[in-house]
Amino acid sequence: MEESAEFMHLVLNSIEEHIAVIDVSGVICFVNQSWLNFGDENQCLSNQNWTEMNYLNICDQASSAGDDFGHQAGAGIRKVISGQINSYSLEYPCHSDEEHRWFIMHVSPFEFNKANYFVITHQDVTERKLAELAVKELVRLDGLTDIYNRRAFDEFLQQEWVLCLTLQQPISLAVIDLDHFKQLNDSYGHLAGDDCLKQIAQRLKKLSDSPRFWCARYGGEEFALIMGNTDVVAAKQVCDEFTEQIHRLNIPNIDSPVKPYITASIGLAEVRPTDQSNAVNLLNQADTLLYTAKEKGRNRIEISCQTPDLEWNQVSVI
Ligand SMILES: Nc1nc2c(ncn2[C@@H]2O[C@H](COP(=O)(O)OP(=O)(O)OP(=O)(O)O)[C@@H](O)[C@H]2O)c(=O)[nH]1
Repeated sequence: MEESAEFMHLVLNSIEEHIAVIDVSGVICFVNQSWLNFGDENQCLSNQNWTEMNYLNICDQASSAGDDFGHQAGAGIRKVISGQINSYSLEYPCHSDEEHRWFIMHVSPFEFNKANYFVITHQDVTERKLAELAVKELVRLDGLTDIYNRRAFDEFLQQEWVLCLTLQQPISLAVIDLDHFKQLNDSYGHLAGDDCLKQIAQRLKKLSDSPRFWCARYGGEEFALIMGNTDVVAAKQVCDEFTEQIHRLNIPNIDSPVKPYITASIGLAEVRPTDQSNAVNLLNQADTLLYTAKEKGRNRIEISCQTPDLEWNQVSVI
């Protein structure tokens, strides 16, 4: 029996997963070597006598410090202890200063000498998570231009809207459409058209080098730029700079009635989000303005801001 206990200890200590066993009140009765090593390596509660600590208290402390995963872990473990559920799993981030890491915590019960115990394992799933994130990122990218696609754009617009609503900041949206792009395709071929789209996308991407800016290819020859915490004055400057850069690219479009090189029309709208307004309305407005810019002769920018009573005010010159 002693031999088999030692054998089981060796087995548990050779396992990579961090393992702890708790009793019904959350007191830790056992931890394996990986658990101890992780604590030491991460200076988290190192040199602690783990087998006297209460795991539920640790979760509760993390929860009171604002850690939502601490809250979820504590609630999940309690459900297993009370028999409401048979087992519980939680994936959570645990980033160090050097790297991003993710773990899965799993809790399951067992009985020993008529007492209930619970095994808590923490498994490093960073590799799988990074692969998952890479695939997710691929799905969000436009295959031709390598900037975000429309699907990602929709997500970012929603996110940025909520953030601006919460922080009471303005949000601006520019919808950009190349002028007479069909002519360019017809004059120089589809590959030249592709190359033009790529060059323009890269300029837009460079210009959106801010954590609150999101650019995307919105459709064929249409791009969009979300500018969080940016009012219409600042947004107009960004759009002017972009227009200037497009002109400087000097991509020939000899048969365009506007200029002998590629140009763009832009619809730019700004809102200070409230519970009464919404992101779709902002998008529709930017689209309408783009249409007006096209009608008024192209190679221009049309701008408007939403007033507190949800009217749109046309802004002619800034
Ligand atoms: N090369 C290339 N062309 C594309 C791509 N996606 C859409 N297009 C072309 O973009 C052109 C868009 O034409 P229209 O919608 O008539 O617009 P336009 O010629 O730019 O005219 P306006 O927008 O009215 O100024 C079409 O000829 C499409 O075939 C693409 O990925 N690559």
